[in-house]
Amino acid sequence: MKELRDITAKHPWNIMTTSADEGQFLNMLLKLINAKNTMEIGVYTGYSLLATALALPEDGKILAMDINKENYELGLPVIQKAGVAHKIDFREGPALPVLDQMIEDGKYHGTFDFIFVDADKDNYINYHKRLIDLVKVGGVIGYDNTLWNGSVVAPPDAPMRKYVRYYRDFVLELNKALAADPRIEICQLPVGDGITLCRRIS
Ligand SMILES: C[S@@+](CC[C@H](N)C(=O)[O-])C[C@H]1O[C@@H](n2cnc3c(N)ncnc32)[C@H](O)[C@@H]1O
Repeated sequence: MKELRDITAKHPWNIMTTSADEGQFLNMLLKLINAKNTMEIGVYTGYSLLATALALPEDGKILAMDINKENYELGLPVIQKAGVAHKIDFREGPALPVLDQMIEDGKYHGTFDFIFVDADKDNYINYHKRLIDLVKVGGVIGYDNTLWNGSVVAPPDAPMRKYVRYYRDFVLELNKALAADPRIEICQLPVGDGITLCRRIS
């Protein structure tokens, strides 16, 4: 995992990557819940993907989606060297149409043990509407960046970078929707930029 971090650190968009403590956290969580069938939305160079792949059993699976394959290919040699590439089914393109297809298909309902969402924050609500059908009862969805640089607790007129301000309302909307959703129980952790774990209960 350190080798992939070092490669990512040199990439011009390196602030997008999941933090090292989040990687360790994901790896531990997946082992604790005995996850086997998983999904990741938002791969970038594959740091959280590697953390996940290392935690799964030999026949474990990750459906991994990202609109950019080049960044995934930057980290892929490290994933191959770790001997876990066979667990990954990478799909290039926007995730929503893939999710819609899976829901229409019917056979994927309630099949995922764990789903990690770390992509376009303005679509998290749209992901949740679909993922709640795809995760199994007792399974977990993890939404990354739910503290959004701490902006979710800052007063609206506090100084913020433009992109932080832009996505802040979407993250606030998501946090409210998750807290009010009776189909899940949630736990928001101050790991990295905040992860909200949602365990499907019905
Ligand atoms: C924060 S980065 C992911 C970081 C990654 N989880 C890691 O551990 O390094 C967000 C990623 O989401 C991808 N993304 C943005 N919009 C997307 C979409 N509609 N569908 C799938 N991936 C998307 C971006 O290309 C980017 O690689």
